Amino acid sequence: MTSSPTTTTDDPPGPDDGGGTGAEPGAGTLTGEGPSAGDGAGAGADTEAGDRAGTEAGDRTGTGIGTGAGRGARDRAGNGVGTEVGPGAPDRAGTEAGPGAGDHAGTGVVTGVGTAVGDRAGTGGGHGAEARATATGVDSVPGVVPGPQAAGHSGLGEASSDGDPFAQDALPAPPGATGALLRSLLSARRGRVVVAALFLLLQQAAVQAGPLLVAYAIDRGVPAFRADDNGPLIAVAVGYLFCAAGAGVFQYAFIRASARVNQDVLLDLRGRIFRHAQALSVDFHERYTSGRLISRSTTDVESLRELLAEGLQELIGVILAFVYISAMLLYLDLGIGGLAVLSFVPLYALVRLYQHRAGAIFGKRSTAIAAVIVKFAETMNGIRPVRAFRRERANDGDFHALNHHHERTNGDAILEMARYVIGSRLTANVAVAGIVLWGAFRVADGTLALGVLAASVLFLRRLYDPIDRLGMFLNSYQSAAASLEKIAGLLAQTPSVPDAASPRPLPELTGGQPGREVVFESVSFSYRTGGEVLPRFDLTLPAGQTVAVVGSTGAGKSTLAKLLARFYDPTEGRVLLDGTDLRDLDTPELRRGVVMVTQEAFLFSGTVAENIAIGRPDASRDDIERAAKAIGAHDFISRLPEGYDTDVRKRGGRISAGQRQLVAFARALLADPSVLILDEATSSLDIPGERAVQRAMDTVLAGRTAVVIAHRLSTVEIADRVLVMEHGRVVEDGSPAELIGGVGRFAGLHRAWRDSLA
Ligand SMILES: Nc1ncnc2c1ncn2[C@@H]1O[C@H](COP(=O)(O)OP(=O)(O)OP(=O)(O)O)[C@@H](O)[C@H]1O
Repeated sequence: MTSSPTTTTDDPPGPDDGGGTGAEPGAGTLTGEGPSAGDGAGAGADTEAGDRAGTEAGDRTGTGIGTGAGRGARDRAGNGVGTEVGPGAPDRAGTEAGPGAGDHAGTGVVTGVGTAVGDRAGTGGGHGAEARATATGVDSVPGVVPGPQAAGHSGLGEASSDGDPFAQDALPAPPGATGALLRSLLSARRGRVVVAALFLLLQQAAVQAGPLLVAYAIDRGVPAFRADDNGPLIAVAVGYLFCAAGAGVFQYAFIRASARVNQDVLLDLRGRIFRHAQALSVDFHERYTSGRLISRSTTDVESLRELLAEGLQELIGVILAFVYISAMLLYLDLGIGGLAVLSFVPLYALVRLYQHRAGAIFGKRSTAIAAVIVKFAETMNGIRPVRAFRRERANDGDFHALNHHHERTNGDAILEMARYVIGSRLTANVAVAGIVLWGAFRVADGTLALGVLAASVLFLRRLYDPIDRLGMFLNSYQSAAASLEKIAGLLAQTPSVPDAASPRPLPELTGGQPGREVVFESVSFSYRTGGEVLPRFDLTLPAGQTVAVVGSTGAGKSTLAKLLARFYDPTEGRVLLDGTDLRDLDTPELRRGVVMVTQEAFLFSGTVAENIAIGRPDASRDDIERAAKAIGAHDFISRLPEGYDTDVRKRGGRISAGQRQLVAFARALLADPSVLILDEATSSLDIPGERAVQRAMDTVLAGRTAVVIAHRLSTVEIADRVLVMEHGRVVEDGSPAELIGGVGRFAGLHRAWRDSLA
C-alpha cells in the first residue's frame, strides 16, 4: 500500500461526508446525538470479520450509543429501515440504508441516520464523497477486505512500488528463500527423486540408441547382407525393438515414480501454506486478503505442479539428450560433433535472453491472476453491499480491467515464447544446413561414411528438437519460480504475536472465584500501519466484573478488546491476566481463558452441534444441548430440519443473524472462559430476536469477567461498570447509575435515548 492509513477521526466530515443524508430532516438530529456522527468513515470494517468484512465495512458506522436514538427514529418514522440502521446493523444497516440516503429523499429521514454517521455517508452524499469513502475504506483498515466502495477498487488500489497498478502487495521472499523452499520440498523425498531420475536416464539411453543402430545398419549391416550375412541386420532389428520396449517401460516407471514425488510435494506445500497462514497473527490477515491466500494455494501451487509434472521431465530429458547426443556426434565424427557443440553458444544466449525477459512477464502474470481472484472473492463475499450500492457495473468494469490485464500478460508471455521458438529454430536450421552441406562434401571426398552422415543428421534433429521443449520448460520454470517466490515470501512471514518461549500456567481458579482479574499496565498501542490508537493508559478490571465499553466509532473499543484477546500485543506495557502477562501464557491456555465473540458470530461448515462444540471439542451432546437451553437457543435449533444435526452451510440461510448470535453464545458458554469479550452485534435483530439475545447475554456473562463492546443502552444497563472511550482514551468510567446521574457525555446520550423511546 502506498497510501497512508487514514483514520477518519482526523478526517472531519466534509460537505460530502454524509452531506446528502445528514441534511435530511430528522437525520441530522439523530446523527448529532450519536457519538459516531461523522467519524470513523471506513473504520467500520470488522477486522475479525474475515470474508464478511467487505459486507461490514462501514456498516457499523451507526454503532455506538447513538444507536438507541436510531431505533427511536425508526419508531417515530414508522420505517423498518430505521431499525436496521439505528442499531448499527453489522451487515445490513449500511448496506440497505446507504443507497436510500442520497437517492430517495423519502427514506432519507431514517436511512440518513446510519449513513451520515460513517463512511457510507459518502455514498449518499454524491460522487465526491464516494471517492473519499473509497479511499478511507481501503486505508483506514489496511488489508482488511474492504468495504463495498473499497471492494470495487481493491485490486487496483493495492499498487506496489514498482508502479504496476495491478501488482499485489506481494511479500518479498528473503534472498535464497525460494531455492531453500524447493530444496526442502525435494530433499524430504530424495530417495524417490533419485529413483525417478534413474528411470529417466535409462529411458533416454534407450531412446537415443536409435540413430546409432541406424548408422550400424547402414555401414555394417547392409555390406554384410550383401555378403550373404544377415546376422548384423537382424541384430539391429532386435536391438531396435528392445530399445523401443525398454524406452516405454522406463518411461512408465519414471512417470509413476515422479508422480508420487509430485503429489507428495504439492500435498506438503499446500499443507505448509495452510498451517502457516493459520498460525500467522490477525494483523497479517488484515493486510493480506483471503483472495491472495487462495491464489497462493491454488494457482501458485498449480504452477509448481506443472513444473514438476512436465517441466522437470522436459529439462532432464533435454539435458540428457544434449549430453548424450553431443557425445555420440563427437564419437561418430569429431568435426561434425564439434560444429554441433559450437552451435550451442548462440542457442545458450537465446535461452538466457528468454529467461530474463520471460521472468518479468511471468511475475506480472502471476500477480495479475491473483488480482483477478482477489477481485472475484471480494465481490462475491460482499455481494449484498454490491447489490445495495449498485456496484455491479463498476465492479464489472474493474473486473474487466483486471481480467484483460491478465490476458495481456498471458499474451506477452506467448509472444515472448514465440520469439524464442522462432529464434532457436532458425539457429538450429542454419546449423543443420551447414553441417549437412559440409558432411555431403566429405562423403563425396570419401572422408566420411554415408551411414555416419545419416546418423549425424538423425542425431542433429534429435538434438535441436528439444529446444522447443526447453522453451516449454523455461515457461513452466519461470511461472513456477514466480509462484514459488510468492509462496516463499508468505512462508517467511513470522507471527507478530509469537507463542510464549517458556509458557507460564495461570494460577488455579479458587472455588467460587468469578473469572479472573484483568490489568492493562502502562499499555499503549499503534497498529503497524498507523499512528497511536491507544495512548498510554492503566486499567484494572476486577474478577467477575461486567464492563461495558462504549464510544464513537473508531474510538478504540475493538482495539482494547483485541489486546485483551491477544490478537495483538501492546506496543508498550503489559496486559495481565491474574497477574500473568498474556505474552507468557501458553496459547491453548490463553484461548481457554479468554474468549472473544465477534460481531459476525461466524459459523463454520458443519452441524449446529459441531458449531457449538467448538467451544469445548470434548463436550457431549448433553453438554451441547444444556448450553443451548441455557442460552435459549434450544427451541429454534429443535425446529431446524435436522435439529442439532442440521448443516449450517447447506441450510445456513435458515439461520438468522440473531440465531447465529445465540449459537455463538452457546459456544462461548460451553467454552466457559474466565474472561469473555463480546463485541455486541445488534443490527439485524428484530425486537424478539434482540430480547432473546439480551436474555442470553445475561446468562453467558454471569460468573466471569466480561467486557462488552456495547451498542445498545439496554446492554449498558446490565453492566457493573461503563467505560466511555474517545480517541483511544477512557473519558468516563463509573457505574451506569453514576454516569447517568452525572453531566458527562454518557448522561447526554442516555437522555437522548430515553427521549427517543418516549
Ligand atoms: N487493523 C488496523 N490497522 C490500522 N488501523 C486500525 C486497524 N483497526 C482499527 N484501526 C484504527 O484504530 C482506531 C480504533 O479502531 P477500533 O476498531 O478499535 O474502533 P472502535 O471503537 O471499535 O470502532 P467501531 O465501533 O467502529 O468498531 C480507528 O481509528 C481505526 O481506523
